Amino acid sequence: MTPDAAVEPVLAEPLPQDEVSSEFVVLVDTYGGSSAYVRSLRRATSPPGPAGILTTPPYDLYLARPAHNLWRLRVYLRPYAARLVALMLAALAATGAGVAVPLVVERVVDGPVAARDPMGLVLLGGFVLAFGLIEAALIFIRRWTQAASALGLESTIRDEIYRHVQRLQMSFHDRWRSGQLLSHVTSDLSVIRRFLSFGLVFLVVNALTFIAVVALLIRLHWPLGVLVAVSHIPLFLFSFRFSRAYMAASRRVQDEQGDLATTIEESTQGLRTVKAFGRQGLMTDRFGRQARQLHNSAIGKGRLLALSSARFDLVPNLTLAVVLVAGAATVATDGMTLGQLVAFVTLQWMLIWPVESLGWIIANAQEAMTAADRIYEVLDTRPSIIDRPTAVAVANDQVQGRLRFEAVAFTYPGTDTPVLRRIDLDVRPGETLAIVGATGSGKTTLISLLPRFYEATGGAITIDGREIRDIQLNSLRGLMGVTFEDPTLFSMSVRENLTLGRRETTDDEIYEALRVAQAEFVYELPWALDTRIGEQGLSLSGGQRQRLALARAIIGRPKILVLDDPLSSVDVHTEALVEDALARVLHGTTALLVVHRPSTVALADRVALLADGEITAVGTHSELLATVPAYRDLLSGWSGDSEAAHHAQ
Ligand SMILES: Nc1ncnc2c1ncn2[C@@H]1O[C@H](COP(=O)(O)OP(=O)(O)OP(=O)(O)O)[C@@H](O)[C@H]1O
Repeated sequence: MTPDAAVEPVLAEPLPQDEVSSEFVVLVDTYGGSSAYVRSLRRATSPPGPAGILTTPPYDLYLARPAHNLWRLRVYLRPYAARLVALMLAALAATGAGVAVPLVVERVVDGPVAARDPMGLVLLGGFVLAFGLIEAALIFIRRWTQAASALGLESTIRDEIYRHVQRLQMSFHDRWRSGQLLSHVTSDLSVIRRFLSFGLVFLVVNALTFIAVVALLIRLHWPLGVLVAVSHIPLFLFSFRFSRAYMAASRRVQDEQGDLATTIEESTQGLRTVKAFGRQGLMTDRFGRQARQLHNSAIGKGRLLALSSARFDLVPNLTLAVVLVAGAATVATDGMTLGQLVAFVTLQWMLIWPVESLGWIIANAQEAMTAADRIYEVLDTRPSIIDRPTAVAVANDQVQGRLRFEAVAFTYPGTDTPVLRRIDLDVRPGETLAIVGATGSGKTTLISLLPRFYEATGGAITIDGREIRDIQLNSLRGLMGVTFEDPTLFSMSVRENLTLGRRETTDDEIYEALRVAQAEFVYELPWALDTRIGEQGLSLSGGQRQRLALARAIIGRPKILVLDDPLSSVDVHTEALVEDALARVLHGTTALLVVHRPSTVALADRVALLADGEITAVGTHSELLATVPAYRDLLSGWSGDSEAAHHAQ
């Protein structure tokens, strides 16, 4: 399902313009929150949008409940609550020590300096030094505690996202692009860590510093103090406007970072295809376009920040200049002492950083809010394929292996057309059933329902009469060995790829599985089973990868085998050898076998013909050949050139 396809039903319904921002949030939720959908919605509607439908880019509407998801992250702060309180106290005490210095300076200037008393000067100088040292020690404690808590928090959330994504159903992964997920667990989390470790602390400390300093200024000389306070009001008003614009800009940049990560990942994975078709230029252009887009968005965001920083910088400095002139005049007319003026100016100096940093803190907070939104788009997706409370664990040796599909139907989430309709199949224990059908007829989808990668939307699938939904998911998947059309290997050793963490697997079992799959070549690799194979097994040939994946599926002799075209990349000679050995394995195993060539059909006891999502015939290979013209046509289409064409797809 493409993102644009997902947007169609939304566009069919006019949205009242006055509800646009809340509708936008609903749209995000409805489509799993993937930013890809948000952008395709944007592309599809702007400009020109059909009348009455969103015509403004949704990024500009990114306003509803901005801090809600950031606030929800507080649960992760709980384990660090004591440290955070200590951290805040240290930060406030450090600020208190800092604020005390100008007050001591006032005493120094009006006392020992005015009276030319050297001893008093030394004593007060000692106080200033002591306050300075205390402030430095407290700052050290704060920074140290801050870093430890924030890093701990970041790794807790990262673990949670990773675990959650592992539990989510395939349909989630169909929708979400891996680059977006990658950027969630890297850049989004760093943004949140930066906010929680610096932004939040400075927000609280700076706000309290501002209030304390303004109160002291008013106490020192109220007319000038009030002038300073009032001069900051426009800045606070401006900060609200800035924060709205900055939030939309930062969400756009974060999404585009995810898109770029996806492009890099896809082009690295598909490097062979890109090179084979000589499409490096195309991919470079695509990357360049996205990188430029990200660059422009980031520059736009930077410009917003620069503009706001300039204003936040200008106002305190202008006010300082006014205070210096007005203060000097007041001292001249004995309205205040010289010590008071020095203390006033020093205190006011202390306001520059809190005000100046306000723009940066707001920016940081906005980025953290949008990052939290993106993180909750993943965390809020509930796993839909889960154990029923009554589900039981079933061991391999308790299972006979009778498989039944009873009126099974399936429609992919987010689509309207059923891919499978009224599927009735009965596979006896130990029997091998081949699923045969034209490309796109639903074969892979059909076998994906058995390990519950997707949930059947109608009917029931049973193993030995027990519905698969009544078997605990781990135990269900433990009953079966599965291979996919595209064999996935990980950048681990051959042994780890074969056992995938199952400690009980013995070397003999591994040898046996490798022998059946005709994958003994691994013993000739430099470190045999301990040889680390490159990312996705790219250091191996397609046929070698496929044979390893087959060996992985049959290791430990599962009761049920689900094999999706297990020999498509294997040469004819090896295919015959694998088939011979596989025939012996299949003898005692119930198997569903998707096949694409006549020779593999011979492995099956019976064949089910799938056409447009429906089983149109079931029987032995020779029965179907004799009685079903569509089967004959399909098989004859597979031989010769057309077969080669099929595999080249
Ligand atoms: N994740 C998905 N979301 C939506 N539709 C899908 C998805 N995967 C497959 N489809 C659609 O379901 C239909 C059946 O696909 P499936 O992969 O099961 O066919 P197949 O018979 O295995 O094809 P092939 O022989 O080419 O592997 C196709 O029309 C395909 O476009």
